[in-house]
Amino acid sequence: MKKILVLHTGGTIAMAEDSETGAVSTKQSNPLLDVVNNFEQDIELIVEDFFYVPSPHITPGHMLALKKRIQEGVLEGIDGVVITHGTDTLEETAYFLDITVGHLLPIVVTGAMRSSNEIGSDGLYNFLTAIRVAANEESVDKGALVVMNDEIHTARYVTKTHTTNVATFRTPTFGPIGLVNKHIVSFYQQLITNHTIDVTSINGQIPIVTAYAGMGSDILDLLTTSKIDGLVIEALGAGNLPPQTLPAIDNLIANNIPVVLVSRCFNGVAEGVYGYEGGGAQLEKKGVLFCNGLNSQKARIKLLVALNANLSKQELDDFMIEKV
Ligand SMILES: NC(=O)C[C@H](N)C(=O)O
Repeated sequence: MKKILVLHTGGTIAMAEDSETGAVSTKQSNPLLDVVNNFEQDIELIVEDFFYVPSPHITPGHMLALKKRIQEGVLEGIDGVVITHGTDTLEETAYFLDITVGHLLPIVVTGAMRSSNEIGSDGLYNFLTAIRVAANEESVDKGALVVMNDEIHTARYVTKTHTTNVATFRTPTFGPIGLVNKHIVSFYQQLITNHTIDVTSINGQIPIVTAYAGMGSDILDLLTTSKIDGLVIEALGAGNLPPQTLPAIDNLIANNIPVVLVSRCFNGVAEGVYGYEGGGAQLEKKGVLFCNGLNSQKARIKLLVALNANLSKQELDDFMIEKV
């Protein structure tokens, strides 16, 4: 009998809509807790109401606490983990767990787009399918997974793409890694294993800036003078920046502040293609780190982990640019 640790953290999946005002918020207690007792499969559930917060309130500190609980769970002999979470920052928590403990056992993160008492609420169904995936033999060694709306996505590449639609979680460029069917869980893609790095702290100021036509160095200068530990830039196209930003980029790198670059495009990966001023090839030569295939919010989590792992400069650079 598989033993699955369920950690509820809050989010719409654990919220209810007020019949008078229509506002969706947390209730006195998590509605998912009642459900668990009626779940009659061959799976033992250990259920904990770990946090009870909407996901815009989630911080890297919450993620670190989840990671520690999972590591304790491994020592207690659990076979898998299901985390219920608000969808707004779900991908960040899932990715943090992926790069810190994703190799230990199946970790499945799920949520809902409709609250527990709305018609067509997707929470209970997503929760039950997440449990099935976490208990499935084939889910081992896939890193952290996100299960929503009958699809299985890798934490590494999944992203929230729609404000309200239940099919909001998508994996641009690569597609889902598997599907949950009526009776079987099937994986259709192989995941290249990535490095995991464990951390005991998760501190640091790493803003994300999106590049735009006509961008100057003013905004980047402001960031340099305020104390930041790293910067993630969502660059243009394949990984290019307006030339006026270059003095600020040089300044950041000269001050040993890692500058990580991803693309603001929804599909594809950023790479050093163009040799013109501000082009990716030039940025790469300057030491800008091209974070292959991740979106900006996950590149930020990755850099945060790297900075808290006391890596050498070379190790940090290699970790950030690894081709996965
Ligand atoms: N669907 C949701 O869960 C969204 C909610 N605002 C949250 O992230 O907590």
